[in-house]
Amino acid sequence: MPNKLTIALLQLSVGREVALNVRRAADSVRKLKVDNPRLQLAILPESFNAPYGQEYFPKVAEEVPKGPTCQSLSQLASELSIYIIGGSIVEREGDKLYNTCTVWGPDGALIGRHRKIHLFTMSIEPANFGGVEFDEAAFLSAGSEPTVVQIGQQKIGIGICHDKRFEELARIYRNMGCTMLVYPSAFCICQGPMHWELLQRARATDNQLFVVTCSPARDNMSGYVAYGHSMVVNPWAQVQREAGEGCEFIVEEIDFDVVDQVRRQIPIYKQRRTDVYAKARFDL
Ligand SMILES: O=C(O)CCC(=O)C(=O)O
Repeated sequence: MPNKLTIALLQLSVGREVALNVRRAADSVRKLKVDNPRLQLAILPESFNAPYGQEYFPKVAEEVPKGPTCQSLSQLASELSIYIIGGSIVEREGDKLYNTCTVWGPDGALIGRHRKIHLFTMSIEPANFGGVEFDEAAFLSAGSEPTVVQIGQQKIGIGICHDKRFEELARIYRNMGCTMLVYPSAFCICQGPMHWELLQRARATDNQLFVVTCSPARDNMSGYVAYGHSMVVNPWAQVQREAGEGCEFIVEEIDFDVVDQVRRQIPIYKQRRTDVYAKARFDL
């Protein structure tokens, strides 16, 4: 049985109108499916339905799965009979807000909901690479569950943006049997050039799996300028595909046999000395 999955990354431009952003995303996925009938999984960026910024969070928040963005994604997945990793939206539950990725099956059912576990709170001074100041934790609550979805024969681990900096989460996903990690993300132009590719290749090297990120397109006029460069990194830790900065779509066939090849030829997972690590309790 072929061990492959055809995926699309949609590096979308995001404007201020939620309904328009969602409609554009849906129309783009439809067109990609017509042009690529083998498409099985569409992946959207972090904050794909509204600009990323604290001033937007309470205004655009919606319930999962009842809200309008969720309903459109569910309908789209069943119409095209594909899986959708729905980037992220701001989820409202009671008086709490979360940065949440919803995952939809080909029958339109919600098969996963990942609430960003590691909130993006950072203050880089302007003298360093232009600087960035953000405090997601002041506005959003953090999730506390890893999220694994079954897509075809594969187990896929979900993270959102800043989650990608944390090797511990990626290792949990490897331990749970994942062969691919997907991080809808929106690094900005300060840390993007420094760490975007580096982190993605690091997670792929350590855990010997595919690592996929999907960013919004860069918009130099917006308050938070996303880096772009949506990317597929393979288990050899090579960049297999990379978008530029603007609105751009990538369709790529993922061959999961490569996961087994790398794990067989570089058997680090078997060589781990968990006895030594347990004694040192290194991760506490
Ligand atoms: O970790 C970073 O440098 C950026 C994180 C980020 O932009 C986010 O989590 O939205």
